[in-house]
Amino acid sequence: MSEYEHRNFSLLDRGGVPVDLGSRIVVFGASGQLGQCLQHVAIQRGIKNILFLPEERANILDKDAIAQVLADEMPLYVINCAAYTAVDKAEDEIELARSINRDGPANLAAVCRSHHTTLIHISTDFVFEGEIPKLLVESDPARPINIYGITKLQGEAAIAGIFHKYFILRTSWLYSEYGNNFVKTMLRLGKEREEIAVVADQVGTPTYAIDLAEAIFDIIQSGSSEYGTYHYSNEGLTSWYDFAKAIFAVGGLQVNVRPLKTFEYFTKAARPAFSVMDKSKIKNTFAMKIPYWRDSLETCINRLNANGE
Ligand SMILES: NC(=O)C1=CN([C@@H]2O[C@H](COP(=O)(O)OP(=O)(O)OC[C@H]3O[C@@H](n4cnc5c(N)ncnc54)[C@H](OP(=O)(O)O)[C@@H]3O)[C@@H](O)[C@H]2O)C=CC1
Ligand SMILES: Cc1cn([C@H]2C[C@H](O)[C@@H](COP(=O)(O)OP(=O)(O)O[C@H]3O[C@@H](C)C(=O)[C@@H](O)[C@H]3O)O2)c(=O)[nH]c1=O
Repeated sequence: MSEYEHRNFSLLDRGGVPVDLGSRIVVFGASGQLGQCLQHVAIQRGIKNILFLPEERANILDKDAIAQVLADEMPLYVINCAAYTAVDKAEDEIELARSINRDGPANLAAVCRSHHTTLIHISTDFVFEGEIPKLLVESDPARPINIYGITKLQGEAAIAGIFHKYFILRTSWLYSEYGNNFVKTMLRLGKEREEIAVVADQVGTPTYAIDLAEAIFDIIQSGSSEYGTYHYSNEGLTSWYDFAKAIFAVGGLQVNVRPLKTFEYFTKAARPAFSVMDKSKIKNTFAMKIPYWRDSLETCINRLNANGE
């Protein structure tokens, strides 16, 4: 049994009580940030009947390979964590971003449909244009302003065009102890520099990827068939500038953070000015409680410190 495989054990809920999901779960893109968070939470919850597949073991662009995995495992749920997430680089690697973010999810949906498997797929606040400072609901028009957002929206549409047994979770500004993310970048830069300049006119909601992983397992454990698209981020809102200040405050670093306008910080890809999502639908459907962003930031940085990072 490889390090990615945990199966044929009973399932335990967060309180350690056995739960009979009667299901197998297969995770694609398992070595990315969210994939690693799902592994962490699965271990904490005692969920064993789950198979984590990194890209080298299952490329979502290889439909035959995915079909073989589903034929072998017959999972009730597939979780797709695989994506092209380099927002600026996507402007130059359009074909690659499109294939991973559109064709990959389409492949998964087609194979899931054949096996009556439910697909849980992750999308982004960057499907929105973000021109108007108003909470975004799932039915709001999506008009992405960069290649990453366009290809992610194409992935959503591809899934919805293939079958209905999907949960698409749009999330935003993910960070965690795992992978590369804004929190880890700021903590690294904060140890090297006395001053950091950060854009203050882009507003959104940071999301601790561990909280998202918990929400994904909550949806699975609910056994719900309320399929569709949902918004999930932490509670509250902030700018990248205020987020950076909070990271340094919680991390105990003395750094002068200088606010910038977007035009003063050149990036290849445009980013939405306001992409705060309304989470009423997911909270009401799954009776879900969502942590406030700053509380989760403290949890993450405490864990990073405890790991000596
Ligand atoms: N990070 C963020 O801030 C946000 C992310 N999201 C969405 O959340 C999801 C998870 O993101 P996150 O975990 O942060 O992203 P990561 O970039 O950390 O992980 C993505 C993973 O997908 C893998 N991958 C890429 N191409 C393929 C492929 N063809 N087949 C299989 N695996 C592949 C990557 O492998 P490798 O690294 O080897 O290429 C990587 O391990 C994504 O759908 C993303 O769009 C939404 C909002 C915010
Ligand atoms: C590192 C850095 C970034 N910034 C700005 C650039 C940008 O506007 C903002 C965030 O930059 P990053 O490149 O870290 O994050 P970015 O890749 O834009 O993050 C996005 O990733 C994709 C995958 C998503 O789906 C989104 O929800 C969102 O999380 O902060 C600064 O102003 N100063 C800095 O020193």
